[in-house]
Amino acid sequence: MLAIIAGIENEQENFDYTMQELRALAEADNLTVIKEVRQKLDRPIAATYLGKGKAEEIQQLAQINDAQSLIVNDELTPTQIRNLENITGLDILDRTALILEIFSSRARSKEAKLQVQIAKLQYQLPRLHTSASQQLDQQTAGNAGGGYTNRGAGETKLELNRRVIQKRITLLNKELKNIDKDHETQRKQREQNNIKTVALVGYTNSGKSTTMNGLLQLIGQAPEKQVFEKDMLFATLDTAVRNIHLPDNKEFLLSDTVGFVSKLPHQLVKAFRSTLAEAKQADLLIQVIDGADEHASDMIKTTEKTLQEVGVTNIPMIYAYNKADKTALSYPTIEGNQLVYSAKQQESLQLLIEIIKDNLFSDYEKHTYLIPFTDGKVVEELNKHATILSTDYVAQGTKLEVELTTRLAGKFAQYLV
Ligand SMILES: Nc1nc2c(ncn2[C@@H]2O[C@H](COP(=O)(O)OP(=O)(O)OP(=O)(O)O)[C@@H](O)[C@H]2O)c(=O)[nH]1
Ligand SMILES: [Mg+2]
Repeated sequence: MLAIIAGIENEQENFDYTMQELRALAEADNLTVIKEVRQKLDRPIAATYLGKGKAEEIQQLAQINDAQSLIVNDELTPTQIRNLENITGLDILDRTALILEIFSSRARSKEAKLQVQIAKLQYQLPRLHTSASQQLDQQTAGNAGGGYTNRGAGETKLELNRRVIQKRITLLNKELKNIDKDHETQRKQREQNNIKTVALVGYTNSGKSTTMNGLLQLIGQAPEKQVFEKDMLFATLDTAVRNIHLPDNKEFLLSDTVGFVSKLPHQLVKAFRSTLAEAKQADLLIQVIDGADEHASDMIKTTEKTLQEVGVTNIPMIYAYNKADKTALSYPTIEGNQLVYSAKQQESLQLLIEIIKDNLFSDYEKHTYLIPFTDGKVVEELNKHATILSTDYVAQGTKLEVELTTRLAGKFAQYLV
């Protein structure tokens, strides 16, 4: 399908970047963008978003180029959609609907599907009017079932449709809550185990999943633990958590999360709140940035804004500039909390592990224990959970120089030399 994209340029400094994003989003929805239209306005026109003249221009452009859709850079009101439809004769898709479409086509897990459906219905609800309500799509509004019988006499078709959608949202939310509960239990369990957590966050397509897979491979994890990575927007819609157990027995949990884009629809942020909030529990965030993209600094701003929106604040962060192989920079390098690396290079991943260790385990205690030969189990336990710096066999038993957490240290206090 051929499409025209259009946006309103006001004072915002990152307008070019948001238009480039819109183009990428359109392409992610299998649309071919043939023209880009910009209009300088302080704010959108209430009735038509773009000026009427501009809209007529688009109608002609579309006719000449055979375009079928118009995609606009902001969320539209129902009136704006209707009026633009009338003037241009095109299918109108606003930025929110476009992002919802992409999420919808990517959702694989039960949870992601529910979240997307809820967001879509939330978007539809205020946009129902008599004509649109008749086109209510079967899949989303369909089996809300039951309850028709006690509707008040004289209820209009519109009111009925609103009620059906509302009911469906409630139902889906209930289902989602049950899944969330399971995740909450899993999270609590992890917390009890006292294992530190690292979350990969960042703009969509920056290389979070590739980084996760690289680290898994580096520590020799089975291939079936790998997550889906692909050169497309929003490849990941579910959080995946993996255990990273290093050869020196230090271990942490690594989570790969859903990527961000600017102006992420509030309906989606709300529906995906629990998925997005996974990073809230983290001890360390790795913000993965596509260092080869000219808009990298805008993408960082977008990521930080979104993290704030979902309440992920005050967690230490490493800025990880990925895809260095596509730049002239030498890599891997680390300066302060800025890493330049490539998720596809082993040396880079090794450095990343070192940085994570420096951040997570700086509070490890160093002790020397002497364990009588009769307490072989203790040696076994230390070998499993502590970083062993040296092992010595002396007359009284095994002498171990180790690094371990304060919690573990408390457990072995009696063996201190
Ligand atoms: N050249 C190069 N490509 C990379 C590098 N890291 C990732 N990529 C590519 O970037 C694309 C996106 O990678 P993903 O890991 O799926 O990105 P993501 O951040 O998980 O994206 P979402 O899940 O959509 O948010 C893939 O085609 C990767 O192969 C890198 O260091 N160098
Ligand atoms: Mg991903």
